[in-house]
Amino acid sequence: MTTENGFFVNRVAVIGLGLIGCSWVKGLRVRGGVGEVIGFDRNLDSMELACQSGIIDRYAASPAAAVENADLVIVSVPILSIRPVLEALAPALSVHAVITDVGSVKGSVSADVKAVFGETFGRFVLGHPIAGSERSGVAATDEHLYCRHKVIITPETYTDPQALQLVTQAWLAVGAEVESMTVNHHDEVLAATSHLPHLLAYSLVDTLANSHENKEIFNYAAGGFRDFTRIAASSPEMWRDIFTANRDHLLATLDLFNKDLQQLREAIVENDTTTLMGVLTRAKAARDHFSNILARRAFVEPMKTSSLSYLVQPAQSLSGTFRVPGDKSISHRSIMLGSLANGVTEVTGFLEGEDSLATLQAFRDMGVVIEGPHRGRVTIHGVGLQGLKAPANALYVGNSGTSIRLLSGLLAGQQFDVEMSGDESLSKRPMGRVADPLRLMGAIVDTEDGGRPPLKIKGGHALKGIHYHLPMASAQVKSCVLLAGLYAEGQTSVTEPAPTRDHTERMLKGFGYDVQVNGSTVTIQSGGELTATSIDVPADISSTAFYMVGASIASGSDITLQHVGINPTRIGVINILRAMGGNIEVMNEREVGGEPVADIRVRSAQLKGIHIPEDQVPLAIDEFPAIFIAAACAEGETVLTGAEELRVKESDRIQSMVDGLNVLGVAAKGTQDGAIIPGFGANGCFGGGVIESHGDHRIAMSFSMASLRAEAAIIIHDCANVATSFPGYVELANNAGLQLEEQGEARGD
Ligand SMILES: O=C(O)C1=C[C@@H](OP(=O)(O)O)[C@@H](O)[C@H](O)C1
Ligand SMILES: C=C(OP(=O)(O)O)C(=O)O
Repeated sequence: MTTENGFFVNRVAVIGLGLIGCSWVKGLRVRGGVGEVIGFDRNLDSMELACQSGIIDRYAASPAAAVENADLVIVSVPILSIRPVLEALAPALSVHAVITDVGSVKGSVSADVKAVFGETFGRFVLGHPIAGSERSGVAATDEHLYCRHKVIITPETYTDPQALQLVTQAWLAVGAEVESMTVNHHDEVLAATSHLPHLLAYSLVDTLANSHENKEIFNYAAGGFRDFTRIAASSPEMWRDIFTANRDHLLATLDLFNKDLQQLREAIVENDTTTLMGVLTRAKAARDHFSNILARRAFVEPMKTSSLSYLVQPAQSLSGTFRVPGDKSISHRSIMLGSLANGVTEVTGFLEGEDSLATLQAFRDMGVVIEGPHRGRVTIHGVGLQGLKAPANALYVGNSGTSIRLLSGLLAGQQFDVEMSGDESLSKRPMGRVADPLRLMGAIVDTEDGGRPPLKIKGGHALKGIHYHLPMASAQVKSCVLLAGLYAEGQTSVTEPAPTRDHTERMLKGFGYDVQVNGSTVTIQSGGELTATSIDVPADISSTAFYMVGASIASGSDITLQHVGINPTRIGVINILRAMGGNIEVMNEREVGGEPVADIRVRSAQLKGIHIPEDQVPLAIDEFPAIFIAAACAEGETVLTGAEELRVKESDRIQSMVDGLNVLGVAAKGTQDGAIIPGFGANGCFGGGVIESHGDHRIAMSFSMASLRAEAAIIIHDCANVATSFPGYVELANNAGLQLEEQGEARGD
């Protein structure tokens, strides 16, 4: 008999019959992975109980007697007892026996092994299962303890590969996930993630228990005390040993903690609520962000990012009055400019999507205190143009092209080095377009091959103003250069080949910064300051595009989209749908914080194919996936040209849309800079089928709208990234009339 992974070992000796060792051998036994288990513990009761409970077959009178003829020896005793145990069992160890331990500190065990067995003993494999519990002893034995838990193995250069293999397999056999790292790295990481928290928990309980009436603490201790101090119920001997054995690493992390705690104390003394909020909001964000990862450290979850699909059944029509989430472009810029301003900026309507949250986190990482978001409300305590601090780590901006490109401009002007990285999709997108002008300004910017992220920007290099002719119509590149211009000597100007969204220019002005716009050229001069302001972010016209198309193609539809930003550089989708015969009414036009806003009513209409005017392309650049769906439902052919930029978005949007339309029975063809889409007209419809969104939010949402004209179900794969720009999409879409069901797991569930 062997375990599922084909593991079998004839005889195992387990020295120390506690939770950890017993659970491992019991796990092996119940899975058929071991012939005989011999145990030893200095406590006779434990040995008898282990025998009675079928954890071991028999027990021995000494460690030496236990390990005789054993193939695998598991040493599971408190860290400081390891050396005497090794000394006791060494003479009886057979020449082929492999020996391993389960201690929480590896440096001290490594030294013990050297002292007892010599400098390069290869048959000892250092291991550490991350699966403790404050319960201990034989009675707590659990054969499932290690299922989907991590075990860290810290092999030495001279560790025998076969010994390593045996121990690894023995862990895999009980369902563990095995990871490998160096002894030193292990001890450093564990000092921070486990040893320090235990030390603090013990210390807090001790302090409080000594300074107050015991009774009072335990009567009134609320959840916080209970949660924080749960781990102080662990075994004192074990933790005494761990703290002693990992002394140096523990002291280093304790000193760091002490320093930060002192600063927090200072903030309380000084009534410095901004610093307090800084610590609290940063910590909360980090805890929220990492809670899944933290959970996954111990419980290895299957990867979730690409496992979310949409199953969309044919639906009839869209109706209702609603407001889609806040504008993504404005949300990004509100954080950036608010952070660089002097004073406190209040934002409402902020998009709580992953892209704009990535920007928010990046500024928190650079020391800006940002409260929220809470129901779209964000308070930014600006630090001024020179007030950013070096982040401790690389900035991670996920899926967001806008974050990395705009940030690269303003980071080129800082005194510190920064690295920015993103997810798989962002890592394929071109950054040469921002690196090139920044280098002309004197910045030192490194990219990966082909100008891809990560981007590394060197600080402390004086920038000089340039005049830049954009080689492509891109608001991100324009904004990058203008933001670098805030820090460049003299004047910086950008001339664009066609109008693109002008939120950066408008918002800089809103923050009191002088920006000159002259035809297609924007000019900025360094030396000014940004002054905090209030920002009301309108609903994102790019997110309304799916609904505008859905309502246009589905007969009987009538929807009103509220408070939509209708900046003239963003309304290409309205112009194009109208040119195709769409019934779109723009109502209640008003201006909110420098941006035009309106309510938009859309009713169904029979669309007709057109050649989309090229001047509309940059004004509808994110809306083409939705427009492709409209084109397929039109009477006649739609031709798109001049849109090669679509090939370098979150996916190659021309290819993704053409492939998907082909699956649904529409013979669309891609061209180098656009597509030709035959429309099926009034009497036609989409077939059903399985669509690959390639992790691109706009592809996923666009194909969900195709269900309004489909004769069978559409399945769309890889939809988790809808959360980057449109949190709550599914609920809103279903309320409006779609029949969309999520399948699989969303990120963060
Ligand atoms: O500046 C911005 O906020 C954006 C500009 C556009 O990108 P390009 O500048 O690459 O066209 C757009 O696609 C993106 O969603 C947001
Ligand atoms: C292209 C987009 O965004 P970004 O470039 O910020 O990733 C988009 O949202 O469609």
